[in-house]
Amino acid sequence: MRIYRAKDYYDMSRKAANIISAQVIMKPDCVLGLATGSTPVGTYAQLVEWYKKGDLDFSEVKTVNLDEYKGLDQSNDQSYFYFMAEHLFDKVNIDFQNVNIPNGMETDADKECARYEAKIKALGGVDLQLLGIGHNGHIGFNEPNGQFDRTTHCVNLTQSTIEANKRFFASEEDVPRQAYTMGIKTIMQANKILMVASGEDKAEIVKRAFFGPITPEVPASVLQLHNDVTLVGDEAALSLIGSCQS
Ligand SMILES: O=P(O)(O)OC[C@H]1O[C@](O)(CO)[C@@H](O)[C@@H]1O
Repeated sequence: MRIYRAKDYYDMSRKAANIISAQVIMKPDCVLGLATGSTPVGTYAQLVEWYKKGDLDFSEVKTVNLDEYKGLDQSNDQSYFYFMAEHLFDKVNIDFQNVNIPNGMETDADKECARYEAKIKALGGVDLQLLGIGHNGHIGFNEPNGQFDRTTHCVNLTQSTIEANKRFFASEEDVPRQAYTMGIKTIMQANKILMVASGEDKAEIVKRAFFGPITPEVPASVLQLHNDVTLVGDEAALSLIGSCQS
């Protein structure tokens, strides 16, 4: 595992964007696994900036997102499709045919999860998977005490995730209760993993995830078993971790 200590959120975003850029430059038709949440927003902004300068080309890049709320359609401004369009897809030359996000409007969960998993396989798997981390250690929507061997599936969101995400909705009642998410097994099959973490409120969970026991209680702790993980965190998020590479 590599840990890159960034000075602040901006520096974290630039370092993470550099790693993604390197992937796109080395393999222009790579499969990028993308994440939502507030943490990667700066990373996407940096990628957009470099694209606008002519330094990056997304025309052949394929993307697969980690998750999507069940019940929200793409035009809903809280859907993860909408988020990705707003922060990245609408601002770069990506071909929307190459964009993959679980279909939140598919009511048949088994069908949608099988379709999504088959799509990832058909693309040849994920070259680089970007991840954020929830306060309870979730990655994607893989909440604590789930199984490490799950592929894409439908989850009931925990109260803590509903709480954390209600800031984006008019009221807590509006937060969807279910989501489709890549499973831990799907995530672990990515060739490379890049996690971004920012803020003091993530320090404890980052320490537990990367230096605590590997346990379903902290889903992100499974990443200790992956052979190519890079954690890019700002000073605050890494404040409980001692000596780190930079
Ligand atoms: O980056 P944030 O906003 O702290 O979110 C952390 C995690 O929580 C989620 O937003 C889901 O609740 C994930 O998508 C994300 O990885």
